[in-house]
Amino acid sequence: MLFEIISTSAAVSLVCLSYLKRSEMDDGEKIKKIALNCGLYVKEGKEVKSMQLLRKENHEWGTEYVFRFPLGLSFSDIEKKTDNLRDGLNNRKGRVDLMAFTKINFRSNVVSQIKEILQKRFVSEKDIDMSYDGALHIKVLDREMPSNVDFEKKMLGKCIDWEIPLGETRYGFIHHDMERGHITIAGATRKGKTVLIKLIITALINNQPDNAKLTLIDLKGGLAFTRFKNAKQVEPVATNLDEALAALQSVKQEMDQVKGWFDKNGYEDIKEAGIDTRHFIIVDEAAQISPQILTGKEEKEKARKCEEALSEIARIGAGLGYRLIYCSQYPTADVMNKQIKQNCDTVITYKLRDAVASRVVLDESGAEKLPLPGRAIYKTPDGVQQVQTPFISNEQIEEIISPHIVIKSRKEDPAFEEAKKDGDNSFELTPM
Ligand SMILES: Nc1ncnc2c1ncn2[C@@H]1O[C@H](COP(=O)(O)OP(=O)(O)OP(=O)(O)O)[C@@H](O)[C@H]1O
Repeated sequence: MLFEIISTSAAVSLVCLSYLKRSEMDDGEKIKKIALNCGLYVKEGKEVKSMQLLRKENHEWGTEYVFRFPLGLSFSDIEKKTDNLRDGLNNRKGRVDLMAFTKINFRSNVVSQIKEILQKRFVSEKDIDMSYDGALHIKVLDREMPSNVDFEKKMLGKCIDWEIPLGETRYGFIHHDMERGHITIAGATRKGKTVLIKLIITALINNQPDNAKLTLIDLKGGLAFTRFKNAKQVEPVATNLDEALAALQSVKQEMDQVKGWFDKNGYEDIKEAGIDTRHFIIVDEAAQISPQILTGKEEKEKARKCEEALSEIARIGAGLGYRLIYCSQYPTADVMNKQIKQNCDTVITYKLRDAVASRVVLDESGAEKLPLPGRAIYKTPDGVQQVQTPFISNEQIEEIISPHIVIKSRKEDPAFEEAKKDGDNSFELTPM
């Protein structure tokens, strides 16, 4: 009796499964239909020629369809219809979770479980990525984006050289190579900017303890960077305009010396010079050192000098081993200095206030629609994609950086003074 129930139920499940598989229109067919409906065809006499599917490949992230399109159409004609294609692929009542059939418990009421699965259709948003190499490649990405990614220490172990863990995309987990150059990070308040900066600093300290050098500028009270200030890789943490100016001028001076040395020795860049050190200059809130935003003659002048140094770092620093990470929650044209922006190849932006801010940062709208904290748009010269960046807690940061904490030789550092009084000479001196 029990055997009969199980075998009948299993048969029912299999029939449902195969019916549902057949009844769902394949995305390749859908793309062809959408293309026809939105005018992506040419007429030759009475004949209508549209896109022709050459092949289809399944991947972990979804499916890639390769099409030939008729003479007379161009890739840019098709790119203009990206929204039609994306919306068309997502235009359905919802899919049945086919995997749920494999989880049916045959010891309880099978029919009601099947009913429940059929009722519980879910709508997962698909994205598409198109490219052309003589044939049209349309990647339909249906891997769900996670709404949260918790940082795990093993992520650092998977980074090579100057990579940092950036997070989950539709294609899988990705890293960002800090050797790519300067970065702009933007995002409205409480969307994840500071968490990402702290993740970057932690990864650099952990993975490149002998080669990373960091200048941190945080005029929002300096609290976000406090826990890093005694890490041996961290040079100053500037918390007011004067300190920011002193720090930036010191970087500029050092950079000029490096440049002079490169010129003298005929080195083209830091790689050719065989130097492993990289110096990261991180500005947490660019608006606070912007001469266009600050008022008061003296403050404006200091901010102007800060901006001058930052522009110089952005312009010539990359080849000399200097990497700027320029962040703002108010990305207006005033704050996002043109020269700095033009020299930042990489943009990472969290949700922004509106499409205007998105255009300032990304040169296109979209960041205003990002859904969650930690969800960002990642733009490099290779393309644009969404990423869910890992959330790292302060406890995790402290555990990772604690082996790198030293007592610094700052006169104002009470710990240093105490250590001196006690005759403790084990503290490490760091150049300031
Ligand atoms: N990657 C993330 N994943 C999930 N939640 C996050 C992530 N990053 C930040 N959050 C949530 O958002 C809160 C604010 O993050 P964060 O401090 O980075 O904001 P912010 O964008 O730097 O804001 P502000 O500019 O005001 O300092 C965090 O306390 C956390 O709750």
